[in-house]
Parts: sequence; C-alpha cells; structure tokens
Amino acid sequence: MASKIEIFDTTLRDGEQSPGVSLNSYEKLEIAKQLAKLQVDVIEAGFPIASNGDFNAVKTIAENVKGPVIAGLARANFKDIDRAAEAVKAAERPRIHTFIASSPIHMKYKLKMTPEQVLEAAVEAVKRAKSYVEDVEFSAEDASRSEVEFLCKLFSAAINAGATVINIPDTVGYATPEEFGSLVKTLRERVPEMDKVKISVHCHNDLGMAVANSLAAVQNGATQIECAVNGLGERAGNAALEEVVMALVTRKDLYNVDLNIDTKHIYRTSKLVSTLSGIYVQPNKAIVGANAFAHESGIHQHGVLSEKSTYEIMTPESIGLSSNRLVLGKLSGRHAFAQRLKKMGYELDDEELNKAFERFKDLADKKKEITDKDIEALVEDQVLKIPQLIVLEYFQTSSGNQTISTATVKVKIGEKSVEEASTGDGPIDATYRALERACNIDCKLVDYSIKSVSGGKDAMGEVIVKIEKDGKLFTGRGLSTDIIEASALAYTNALNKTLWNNGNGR
Ligand SMILES: CC(=O)SCCNC(=O)CCNC(=O)[C@H](O)C(C)(C)COP(=O)(O)OP(=O)(O)OC[C@H]1O[C@@H](n2cnc3c(N)ncnc32)[C@H](O)[C@@H]1OP(=O)(O)O
Ligand SMILES: CC(C)C(=O)C(=O)O
Ligand SMILES: [Mg+2]
Repeated sequence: MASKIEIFDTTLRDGEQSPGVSLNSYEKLEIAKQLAKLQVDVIEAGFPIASNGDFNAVKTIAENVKGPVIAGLARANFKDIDRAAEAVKAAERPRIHTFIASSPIHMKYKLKMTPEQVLEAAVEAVKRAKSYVEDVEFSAEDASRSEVEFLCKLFSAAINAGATVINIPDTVGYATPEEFGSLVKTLRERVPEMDKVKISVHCHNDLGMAVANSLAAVQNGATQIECAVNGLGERAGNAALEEVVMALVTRKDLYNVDLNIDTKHIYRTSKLVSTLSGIYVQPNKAIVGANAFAHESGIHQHGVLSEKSTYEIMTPESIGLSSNRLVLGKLSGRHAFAQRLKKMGYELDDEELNKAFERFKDLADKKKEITDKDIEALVEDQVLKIPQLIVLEYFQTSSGNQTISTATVKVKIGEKSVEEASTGDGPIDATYRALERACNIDCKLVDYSIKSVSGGKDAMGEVIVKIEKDGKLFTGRGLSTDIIEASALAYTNALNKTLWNNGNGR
C-alpha cells in the first residue's frame, strides 16, 4: 500500500527569507488561502518573534485559513516560543516549530554553546511548546553537517520531551542524495522513537540538489517534505514545492506514495507567489516555467501533435494550465504551421501552404516568435497578391535630421532590371519617387498608413498605401520587420496593380 507524504509549505517563512522578498500581512493571507486550495498539509506562516508584522501575519492566517496545520517558527528559547504560541493559537490545528543548530560549526561559532547545552535547550524548548500545543516540530539546524551520534541523542531527547515531528534539515544544501538518503535511514535505524513521529526533511538548493535530496529522503522513510513555491528560500532557495509534488505524482511507479495536494492549483499558486514576491520564474523552470509545456522545434511539435506523450511526461492540465503551447519560430516545421493555420480558420491547398511556409521561415529568420497576427498578415498578403510584374530587388536609403534624404532602388520589370535614385522629404518619400522613376509610372500618393502587426521590438510593420493614377485609386500592402522595406513593398504592390489594371498583366 502507498504511504502518505505530507507537504509542509514554508513559502511564507523560509521563502520570505529570500533576499529582496518582503510580504505584508494581506499578501501573506492571500498566499495562505491559495496554499489551502492547493491542499498543502502544513503552512509555516512565519517567524512570529521576528517582528510585529510577522506576528500579525501568522495570527491572521491562523484565524482565517482553515484546512492545513498552521505553524509558527521559534528559536529554542521561551520568548520565541511564547510569541509563536500566541500567534498560532486560533488555528484549527496549530503547530509550534522550534529549532536549534546541532553541527559543531554552528554550536561553536554561532550559538557559542556546548552540545550538552544545546541538548538541554532543545528539550526545554520542546516542553515549553508542548505546554501550549499538542503538535510540536523540532528541527536540528544544519543536521547534514552534524555528528550522527549527537543527532541521535538530540532527536531521541526531543521526542521524549513531546516532539511530534522531527525535522532533518540540509540547511546549507551541502548533502548529496546518496548521503542524505542514508542519513535519514541511519537516524530511523538508530533512534527507535523515530517510529512514533513524523519524519520531516528540509533541503536547501545551494548545489541544486534540494529536490533530489528530498526525494532520496522519501525513499528512506521521510514522511514530510518541507518546500517552497517556486523554490523560494534562503540563498539559492528551498526544494521547489511544484517539483517535489510533480516528481512524486509523475513517478508514482517509483515512489509509491500518496499526497493530499490538488495539483491543478500548482500553476495559479506559482503565479500568485511570483507576483506578490516580485521574484520572476525563469522560463525554463521545471513545471511552472513559461517553457515547461511549450514546444518550438519541428520534430517535437510533430511528435506532440501526433501523441502528446512523445514529449510530455505530465499533462499541462494536471498543474492547471489549459493546454500546452506550440511556439512558431525558425526551428518549427510544416506540421505545426499547418495546424496553426487550420486552428485560425485558413484552408490552404498544398501549393499555397508551401508558399506560406516559405514566407513564414523567411520571417522567422528575422523574428524570434511568430504570432497569430503575423501569420494572418502573411497569409492575407499572399492570398490577396496579384502576379508581380514589378519586383523590388533592392533598395537603400540615407536620411538624417541634417541631410536631404536619398533613396536608390532596383526593380525588375518583366525581364528588365532598372535602377533609379531620388531625393525626397524623408526616406520613404525618396523611395517612392525613385520607384516611380524606375517604373516610369506617373501617380500620386493619396494615403499612407502604418501599424504594428504584432508586439515587441521585432514586430512586423504593415504599411497600406493608396495611390491615384488616371483618376483611379490603387491600394498596396507591404509587410516587413523593417518599416522602410514594408513601405517600399506596399508602393511596389500598388504600382503593380496599376499595370494589372491597364491590361499589361499576364
Ligand atoms: C536556518 C534558518 O532559516 S533559521 C531562521 C532564520 N530566519 C531569521 O533569522 C529571520 C527572522 N530573524 C529575526 O528577525 C532576528 O534574527 C531575530 C528577531 C530572530 C533575532 O534578532 P536579534 O535578537 O537581534 O539577534 P540576531 O539575529 O542578531 O542574532 C541571533 C541570535 O539568536 C541566537 N540563536 C540563533 N539560533 C538560535 C536558536 N535556534 N535557538 C536559540 N538561539 C538562537 C544566536 O546565537 C544569536 O544570539 P545572541 O543575540 O545572544 O548572540
Ligand atoms: C529553521 C530550519 C528548519 C531551517 O530553515 C533550515 O535549517 O534551513
Ligand atoms: Mg531553511
């Protein structure tokens, strides 16, 4: 039978220790409510002795958030514990989490205490906490760099003093998965009392192994994992909640454990924490990064279009996303392009599709991501196009606020190439005059408009011109990431239409 793993969320306590993060009571309450929807087992709401603000945040959460256990952190002293007890007392299920460091480095240099004094402080702290609440968690800070013999003594004493949860932190993210798993195993074997309590782990990510260490601990008998949304936490952060959870869910075949978590709330929770903490999630972040369910390369897109599981080991829906994302860029293939066109309602025959795909690839070489609006513009440009009697081969402009604008253009008219130059009021006016000369067409520009087809600094510009010739109006349209090129193409397109209209075409 699968055993149960509890998820202890410390976003509001250790997560808030991330440099640059400071959440007010209202923001903490919002996050706590979302964590309750996510169905975490424990919310460590803060460190009540730290400030009146933190005390109030923990108290407000204890009063208002139902479902999870609400924990408050306290050092191993009465002042901290009394304050934590006051803060969590209104909770449905309050917990006091008290800790003291157990490694030789921390005891000697930071606490300036002997192991005996640490052991005594731990026992007194647990007893004090127990006088307020039934549920008491004890942590041996820097456990992974502590002497195992001493850890065994400390944990045994804490359990006998009333601790209901024993936490084994890898405070500085020093352990490797093999070591950490084996530490959990050894402690379980050597401290018989550990069988009576929950065994928790709290891993930091200094070497990028927080999640791996937490999972190794599960394989060696840990029953609670402490983690934070988006991997927030002191220095490089804590084990990322979303990664721990989705690893246990996706690889249930391996871990065979059950969780209370409603994974469909993962994405929303990550977004909320990112917005309120001001810490952005990197795009390639596992599970919740913008690219976690996105595919840009043609071979992968073809794979997921045929069968999602070819390149997706979990579904986007399982974390609360509506779907995966096929991003169109220069590495994309015909399958994904055709699928997008179909979704957008275009029905192109094979030849049209080939042409549109060619133009799409040309554009993708200039522009990182091709949006639906770009595609719409490409297809409409192609569908509305008349045969090109005049083809713009080349243009060059020079302009500035102190010089006269000049343009040189080269066009192919039928089999003949013609090059012309002109000055003008600006680079576009100069280009238009040069084009008129090269094509030997006498016409008048009556309207010019430009708009951006998509967003970003590499957006395509769409230029629409109207020219008048012999009393008739001709519209031309040009598209390019370069607005002068878009302008030149629009004018060439309109000039083409004047010839077409005169019966010179085909
Ligand atoms: C591994 C962790 O994440 S531990 C949690 C870390 N989080 C935080 O520190 C955030 C909140 N902290 C704070 O607001 C402040 O540090 C406070 C309010 C807790 C303490 O502030 P101050 O009294 O000014 O002390 P300061 O932070 O400078 O030093 C810490 C003191 O606590 C002692 N201490 C540290 N850990 C413990 C512990 N677990 N049990 C008992 N004493 C401890 C230190 O030895 C030091 O004692 P000293 O003042 O007698 O030298
Ligand atoms: C307070 C303890 C559990 C902690 O955050 C750590 O050791 O990293
Ligand atoms: Mg920590």
